Amino acid sequence: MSVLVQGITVRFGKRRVLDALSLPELHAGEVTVLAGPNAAGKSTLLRAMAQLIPHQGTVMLDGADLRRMPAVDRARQVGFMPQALPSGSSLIALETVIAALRAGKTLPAHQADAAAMAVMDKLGIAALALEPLDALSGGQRQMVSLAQAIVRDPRLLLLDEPTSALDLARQVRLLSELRRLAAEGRVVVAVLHDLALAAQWADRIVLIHGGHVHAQGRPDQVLTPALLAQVYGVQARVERCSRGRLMVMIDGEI
Ligand SMILES: Nc1ncnc2c1ncn2[C@@H]1O[C@H](COP(=O)(O)OP(=O)(O)OP(=O)(O)O)[C@@H](O)[C@H]1O
Repeated sequence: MSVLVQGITVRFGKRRVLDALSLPELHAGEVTVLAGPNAAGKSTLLRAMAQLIPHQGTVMLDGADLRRMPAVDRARQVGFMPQALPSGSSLIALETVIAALRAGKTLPAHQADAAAMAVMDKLGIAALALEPLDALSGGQRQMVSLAQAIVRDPRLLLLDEPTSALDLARQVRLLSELRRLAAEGRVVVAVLHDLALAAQWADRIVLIHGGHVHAQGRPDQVLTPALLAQVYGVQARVERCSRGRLMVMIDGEI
């Protein structure tokens, strides 16, 4: 399985937010992190890849153009986890996961219930199933949002800052789950601001800056003081700890 993202241009009004942006070919088994400063265009890229906003350019999944795919097929193939779930829902958490499942599959009610419950259980949030979505904490909502994104068993998983509201243990749980989903043959792309997490969990980091790919490669190729200075305007030190892991320390702004 491979995903090819080529020439993505997005305009909001007269403003061009992404300018013919292409990614290296993404392969099953890989976790790719999109990083870069605020307003660089990371969420816009994910939303264009998920075909949620008008754009130019193509996203090909094993040679099939996502734009031309019937919506129900696309819903089966692509899982999208937004930065935040909209509030004002009157549904309980389980119902929102069932609704996400049903967007891609017609299933008898008892099977849909069981499948949604199984995903919530796997993510350690079975106890939240009957809680109103609006009554959950930010981190709990984020885990329910992950359940919604993966319940259809998509081949391409797109996640927008999936760990931003999670405590340390749940960050690890979510990122291990992403690694496992990738290892089972999926392509995983996540926006992360936390470069320590990106260094530890990503196979590849794509640094987006001003609507372009500024640099991309393995974490040790991308997380360099020079590139971090160019993209974020910070003085950074990058060192390896005794266990060989990359550590990024920010000493200040330039
Ligand atoms: N619906 C919209 N209408 C107009 N402008 C938009 C819209 N969505 C995004 N933008 C603009 O596009 C630019 C890129 O936004 P985007 O959300 O993709 O950035 P980002 O890299 O994800 O930022 P952050 O790290 O802050 O989440 C920003 O300048 C933003 O104001």
